[in-house]
Amino acid sequence: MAILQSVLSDDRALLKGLSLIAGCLVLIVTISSWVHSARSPIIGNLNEIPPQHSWLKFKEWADEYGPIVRLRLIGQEHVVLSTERVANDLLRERGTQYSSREQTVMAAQLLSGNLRPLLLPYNDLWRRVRKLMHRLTMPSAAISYEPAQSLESKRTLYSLLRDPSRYQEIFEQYSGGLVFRIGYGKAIITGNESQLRRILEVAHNVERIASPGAYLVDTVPLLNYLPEPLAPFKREAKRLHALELGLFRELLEDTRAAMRAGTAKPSFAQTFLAEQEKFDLSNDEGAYVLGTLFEAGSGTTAAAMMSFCLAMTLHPEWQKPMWQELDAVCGDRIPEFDDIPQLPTVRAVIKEVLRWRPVTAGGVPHQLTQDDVYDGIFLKAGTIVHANQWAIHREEALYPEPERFNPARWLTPGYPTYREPLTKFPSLQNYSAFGFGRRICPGMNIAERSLYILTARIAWAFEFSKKRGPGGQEIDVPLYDYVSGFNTQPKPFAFDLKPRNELRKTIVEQAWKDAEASDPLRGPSS
Ligand code: HEM
Repeated sequence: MAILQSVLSDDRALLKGLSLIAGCLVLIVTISSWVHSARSPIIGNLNEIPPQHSWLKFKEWADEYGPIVRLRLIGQEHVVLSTERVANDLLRERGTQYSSREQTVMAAQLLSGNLRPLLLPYNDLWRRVRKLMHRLTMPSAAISYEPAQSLESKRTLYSLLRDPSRYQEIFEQYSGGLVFRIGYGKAIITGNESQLRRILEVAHNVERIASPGAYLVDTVPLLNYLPEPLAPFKREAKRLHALELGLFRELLEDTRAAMRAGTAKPSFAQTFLAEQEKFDLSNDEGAYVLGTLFEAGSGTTAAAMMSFCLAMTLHPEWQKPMWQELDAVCGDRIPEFDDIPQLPTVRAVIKEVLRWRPVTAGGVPHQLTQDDVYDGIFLKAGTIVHANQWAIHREEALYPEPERFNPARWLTPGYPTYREPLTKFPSLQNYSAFGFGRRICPGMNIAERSLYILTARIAWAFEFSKKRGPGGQEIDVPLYDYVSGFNTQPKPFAFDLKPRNELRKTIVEQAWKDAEASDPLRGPSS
């Protein structure tokens, strides 16, 4: 997900595009671009923003100029927030003003037909949509998905046992397969199922189209008035909108047909259809909610698990405390959801992974809908507001030695982030890694369970170590070599993953065999 997170990163490409038609744009675009802190004079310009991982530069500016940095890029005001306090003061406490999204022509309007919940403005439709999302993801609903998470995590362990070098694909199947299962009541067995392939393509399209600078019309909305024959982007958007709407409808109609036949399995889609009137949503509005839950929920969880592998490869010393905890609580049986309250070290490790390598590092931008003044700073309606998680998670006062991967900060009294009781804390509830205020990730309750159970089971079953080269020397793993897409995940890296002992290996094999045999969705799937 996080499809808007690197909103500023492609501005150079965008400027190149602009230069092609500079003559007419002079009238439309504010060429001046400036960056300044709340009260300081101009300190930089567009060329200083790196084309990738812009959050690193914004963190430097925050260190120099403070937690609120304003920019004007191609005539658009942006503000970058770099502490949890200011992010909460604005995005949460002033939620009525700070909860919209920028209405980009290509992604929000043409591709999504103003229906994609992640991109909706703060309006009545978004409120109704959020109500449905809450119904599907609130804690009491999230608990009911635990059997699916348990099954899919057993499949993941088994796949890792067989070929850990496929870890990226395996984690993608875990998170995608899980959301497909609970979203549509369908199992993903091979990963090549046609509807899965198509929904992944839809997710890929939205990421590409929402990328800043991908379409000139998003910088020059007047181009949207061109007739279709002169505007190839309109034809493309029309085709892709039809494609995604067709798929989302088909998935919903499959569930409706199964309900009529009495064969429907519990799923988001089934709940929506059974209670549709309560939510006052049309079929298409509901179909887009389900589609967005898939888009937003699949890549994010996988990215977090890849960063977990990186953390364990670079900091294998954190395995021993997890092993001690897991062996004391579970012994030689596979960890279950009921064990989670007794596993604070496991929870601390995954929480620290999300702090150290946040999935949506630059934040998912909100848009301010009314003029505002904060701490003496005037913020204009329309400003795009970025809660820069990379900087927020590195605030020295809250996270001493922020660059250090240190789960102890959640477990040991004396650290500012320590909280008791350890049966409850650390927890991922309302964690800044999931965003802020009214747009906070609605999938948080599901994501936290997916992450806890898989982390616990992997740590219980396996040992990570650095891979060795032909001469026996350890292969170096870079500290930060991440893809530049919307979800920040580490580029492929080498590590070894071995079962901790023969018994655990056998238990993993047997656990998957049993889970597969008792899978309620066994049978052909589309
Ligand atoms: C590690 C896993 C995840 C992370 C780190 C994550 C993070 C985020 C963040 C940062 C936002 C934006 C919040 C904001 O605007 O302030 C968001 C929004 C969203 N997330 Fe997640 N997410 C995760 C998993 C999930 C899952 C599993 C689902 C669904 C089952 C989901 C569904 C959504 C949706 C629908 C939105 C859009 C909400 C809106 O715009 O109103 N996410 N997520």
